[in-house]
Amino acid sequence: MTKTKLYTLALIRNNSDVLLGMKKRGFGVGRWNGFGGKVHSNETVLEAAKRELHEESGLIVNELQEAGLLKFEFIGEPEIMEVHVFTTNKFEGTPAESEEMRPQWFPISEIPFDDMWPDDILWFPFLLKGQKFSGYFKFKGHSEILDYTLEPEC
Ligand SMILES: CCc1c(NC)nc(N)nc1N1CCCCC1
Repeated sequence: MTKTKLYTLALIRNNSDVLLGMKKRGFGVGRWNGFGGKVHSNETVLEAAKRELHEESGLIVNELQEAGLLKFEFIGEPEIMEVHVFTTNKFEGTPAESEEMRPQWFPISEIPFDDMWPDDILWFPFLLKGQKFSGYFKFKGHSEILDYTLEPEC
């Protein structure tokens, strides 16, 4: 029986910019991504999303909008990663570098997909249009998508 593990991912918008962080260590090191991580057993997914965003970027958010749901299988690994994706353009504070992440604002037209997880270029258009999405990606290693499904969810 495959085990599912819950994660969060928050993408912060500011007019035509999106905030990404360069992962400085650990899983996904060297790639730009939104802010997120594991959901602890004593918190909701939403609480985890706010906590991870603050830990990794210094930003405080009161509300996050559900943007989508992504599930990831990595060949040879028993765990399915279930990533709850959030977005908002309402935040307090200025992005600050953490031990995990170096934040940087990117114009929507200059999102560095070549230096992000390979699934991102596929679901970002839904996020940017405010269209909720649901996807499943089967990875071989950390850079090859063997197959995937991705659809808008109302
Ligand atoms: C590894 C799963 C993943 C992924 N695809 C593979 N793509 C993006 N953008 N983020 C991911 N997470 C976000 C939550 C924290 C772990 C990394």
